[in-house]
Amino acid sequence: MATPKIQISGLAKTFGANRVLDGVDLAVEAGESMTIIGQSGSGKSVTLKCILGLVRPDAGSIRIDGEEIVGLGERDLARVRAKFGMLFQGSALFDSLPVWRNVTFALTQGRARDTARMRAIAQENLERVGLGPEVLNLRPSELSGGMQKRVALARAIAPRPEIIFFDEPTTGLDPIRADVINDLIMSLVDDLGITALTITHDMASARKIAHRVAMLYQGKIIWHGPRDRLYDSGNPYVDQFVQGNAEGPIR
Ligand SMILES: Nc1ncnc2c1ncn2[C@@H]1O[C@H](COP(=O)(O)OP(=O)(O)OP(=O)(O)O)[C@@H](O)[C@H]1O
Repeated sequence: MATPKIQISGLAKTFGANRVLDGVDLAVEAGESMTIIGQSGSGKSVTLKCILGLVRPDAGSIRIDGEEIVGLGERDLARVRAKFGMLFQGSALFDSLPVWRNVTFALTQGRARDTARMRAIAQENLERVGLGPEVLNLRPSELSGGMQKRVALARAIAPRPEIIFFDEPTTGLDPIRADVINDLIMSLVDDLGITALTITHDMASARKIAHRVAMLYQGKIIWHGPRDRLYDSGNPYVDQFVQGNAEGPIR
């Protein structure tokens, strides 16, 4: 079998007395879109931060293309991170920069250079997310929340990452705009062959963008399966979560 793009084994992290991750095991195959669901505070963001190298796990292994990244030095980590793209919650665009410079930020490291080429790259990536050249010179604050999300998506894909991480990609959008973003995420994964790992508690989004879904509960992945099984998992914890029931094994 092919080496998974991301392989997490036995990942553990405790903050004080709070054991947030207690042996997370998860594999994401190349070209796959995986979504991690779970309650607020279940450790979705901590898992993501461990992969990005922003939080150091207490134990466990994270392999990217088979390469162990836990314990890597800064230089090697930077080399692995060059494979990553990230769409942050709230878009995190730079308001002082026009849209085209936001989109090409990772390519220029914020420095002004090769303006004509960078504008062309920005335009091409904006087109992929359904935005025209009229937004190139606008500031992010002049755009609606949904358009900002698209610009952030264009920025995330501009360096053609191998793996893209989505942190609550539909938060703050109305259901229609959220669905537009879900469609875009799917088309980017399909067209560009990018591996995607998303954390969300938006079930509509999980159902749409995930090939497979994994549920994090009490520090472990308690269930994973194809999205078609999400509402038919046979797991009482997953059932309660996806149906949003107050009654059930999750308290
Ligand atoms: N740097 C930190 N120091 C101490 N505790 C932390 C730190 N980061 C996260 N935690 C704790 O870890 C737990 C899991 O947090 P995390 O942000 O991963 O949850 P989440 O599943 O992403 O939740 P949400 O869906 O609300 O974003 C929480 O109890 C949080 O308080």
